[in-house]
Amino acid sequence: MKIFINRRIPEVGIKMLEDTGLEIFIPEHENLSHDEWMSYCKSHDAILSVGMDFKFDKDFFNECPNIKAIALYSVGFDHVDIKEANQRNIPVGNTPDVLSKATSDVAFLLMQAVARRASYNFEKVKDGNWGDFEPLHALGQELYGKTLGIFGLGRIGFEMAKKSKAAFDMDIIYHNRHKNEEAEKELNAKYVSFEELVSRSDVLSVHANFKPEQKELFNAEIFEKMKPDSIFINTARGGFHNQKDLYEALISKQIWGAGLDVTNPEPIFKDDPILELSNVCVLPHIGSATIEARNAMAKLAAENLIAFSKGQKMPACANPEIYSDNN
Ligand SMILES: NC(=O)C1=CN([C@@H]2O[C@H](COP(=O)(O)OP(=O)(O)OC[C@H]3O[C@@H](n4cnc5c(N)ncnc54)[C@H](O)[C@@H]3O)[C@@H](O)[C@H]2O)C=CC1
Ligand SMILES: O=C(O)C(=O)CO
Repeated sequence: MKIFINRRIPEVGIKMLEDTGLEIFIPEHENLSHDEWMSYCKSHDAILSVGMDFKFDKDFFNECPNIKAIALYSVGFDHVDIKEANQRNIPVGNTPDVLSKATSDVAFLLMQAVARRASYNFEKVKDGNWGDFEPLHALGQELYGKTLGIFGLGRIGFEMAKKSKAAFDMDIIYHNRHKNEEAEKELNAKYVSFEELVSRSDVLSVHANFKPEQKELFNAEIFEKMKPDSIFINTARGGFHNQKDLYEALISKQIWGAGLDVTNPEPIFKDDPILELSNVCVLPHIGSATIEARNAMAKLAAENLIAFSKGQKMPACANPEIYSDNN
């Protein structure tokens, strides 16, 4: 089986694939054009896909009939048309769990960075403007006992809620497709409607998996309903928020601050006015960027392909329905 890997991943994953006798190809340069992607996909049996820019849509599947398996180097699979993959019986592996702690750490970090105005204060220091000890200046807010609203309480949302409860004894409310019994029991999390989540949260943190119908769910109408002291955090997908509306909500003080690890568009434009705001902290999609998580993701992606090459089920599969008899 010949595997195309579009960008170098940690050695542990490469070694596992090579030790199994699988043939792998990694191009010399990393920023492939669409045509390069397509030509490599056409000449391989499987892909280990890093990043979310390349879309695995109907045209892709039609043009690359040789592709028999996809292993994503991500938990999110919103860049794959799962229906089309299912129709062709193509398993789509992903990397759940192993990055939940790292990604929720970033949500937690952004929450604190915004609450304590880290970006603003760091800019001041860089400008040589340390300032005197000023009792009324650059004041942040404390998170103790505040309400954390989680939109999408799955694996990462749970970790974010757990940390916030432990560190700041925050009250956890959440909106999810299904009730999360574990979070209700362990963290005393309370299920609320979407409207209640928006109006009651002191910190609203987005952790749902993205679907096109949820595009810009967090827009002017929603920001208007949030508390004026509230903080909006998005570490899920930039497509969840309308960035212009978020900017307007921030400058008109409808909300207090925002922390983003994902942007809309992504990458963010260098001259996006939101970057000028002192109550915003933006990171370049680094949720899973720890040595530990990235190694574990490489291992899991390799395990998925190795299982596939042996005719076995992928251990982490975004479309396990292909393994059921009814598919
Ligand atoms: N910033 C980063 O580097 C990273 C971002 N992510 C993003 O985080 C997302 C979540 O990952 P996991 O927690 O592992 O996924 P998960 O599947 O365990 O949790 C997502 C939860 O959101 C819920 N959900 C989805 N749409 C909803 C809606 N409209 N209303 C209410 N609930 C909804 C689902 O029911 C599920 O419980 C990924 O899909 C990915 O987009 C993941 C890893 C790293
Ligand atoms: O895994 C994902 O979905 C990411 O966004 C990056 O790890």
